[in-house]
Amino acid sequence: MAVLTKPSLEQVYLPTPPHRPRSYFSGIPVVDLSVTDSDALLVNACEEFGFFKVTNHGVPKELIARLEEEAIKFFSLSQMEKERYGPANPFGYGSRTIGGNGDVGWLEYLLLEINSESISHSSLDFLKEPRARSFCSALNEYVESMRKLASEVLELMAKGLRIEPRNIFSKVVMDEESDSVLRLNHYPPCPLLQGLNGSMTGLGEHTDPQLISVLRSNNTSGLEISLRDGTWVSVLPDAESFFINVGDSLQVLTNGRFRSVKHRVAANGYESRVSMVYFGGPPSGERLAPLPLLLGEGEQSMYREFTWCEYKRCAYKSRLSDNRLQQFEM
Ligand SMILES: C=C1C[C@]23C[C@@]1(O)CC[C@H]2[C@@]12CC[C@H](O)[C@@](C)(C(=O)O1)[C@H]2[C@@H]3C(=O)O
Ligand SMILES: O=C(O)CCC(=O)C(=O)O
Ligand SMILES: [Fe+2]
Repeated sequence: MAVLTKPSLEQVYLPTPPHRPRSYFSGIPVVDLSVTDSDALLVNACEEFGFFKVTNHGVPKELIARLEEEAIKFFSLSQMEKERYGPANPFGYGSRTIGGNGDVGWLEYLLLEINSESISHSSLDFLKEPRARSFCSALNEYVESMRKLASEVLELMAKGLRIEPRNIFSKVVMDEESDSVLRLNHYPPCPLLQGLNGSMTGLGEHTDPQLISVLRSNNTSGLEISLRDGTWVSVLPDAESFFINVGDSLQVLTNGRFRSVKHRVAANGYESRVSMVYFGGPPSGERLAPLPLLLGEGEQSMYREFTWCEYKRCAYKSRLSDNRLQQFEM
């Protein structure tokens, strides 16, 4: 298993809860996609938490395992070799820094751009090399199944909200021009945490910018979400399921009815965490504003209209924990 070389403690030693959660939150909603009336449960989950787990998702186990194996193979290359494919700007290989505005964490990652249904090779030069053939095919198949899963879930959300057309949200991420991203994260075990009661931030608190994020991780803990009252709770990992969260764009489309959930990852002293996240985003020129269909009688729009491109320009100037929607509030 890959371990980061030369840890720089001054940079990443941040006050967060202990690395081994004392307990896991038992209230995470579980949506079984094989059950026909899961839409109401899903809407409740988006309103209350902005976060839920899906089971019976139909994504083949073998495909998930193949991509995870390829990601681990990449992260196991020497640090010097990996650095040839970075720093992430925003795409490529990143290690210990997130974005360009001073955020740091105990992780390394690959941030890959998705171009009309497949991974853009220009987001990571490694993918142009003959040795990356099996990595590319796993990535493309995985992205295809994530698009389908995200679209299915977004259609269930529209059904649960009783709005038509059913593809009102899903068409945004299924668009050929949609600006979606795949992120492969590796949080190496941190030897400096072993036996101590301290902890480190793997990935600091943030909300995701897009409409929907579909996350799969191995069985190592670390993910935490913030509840309505601001309490942070740990999510029990489940490698067989997907965790889905509402992003800022969907919070806007639903006029704040769905919650873009704050989340973060705590580094583990003992085991590697590997996560793979698909972020379903809108096309660059897409106009984002609360859907009139969802505004009740006399209800005011909470956000002014803006384009995804405008949001992104501001987002890339922001820190991870910033509230990126504030500037669009009315
Ligand atoms: C600090 C940053 C990293 C981020 C871009 C940003 O300027 C603010 C949003 C960050 C985030 C969070 C969710 C995803 O992991 C991500 C890929 C995204 O779309 O927005 C990251 C961005 C990143 O790592 O570049
Ligand atoms: O690794 C995880 O579990 C969460 C990752 C995440 O929130 C992100 O990449 O935006
Ligand atoms: Fe996230």
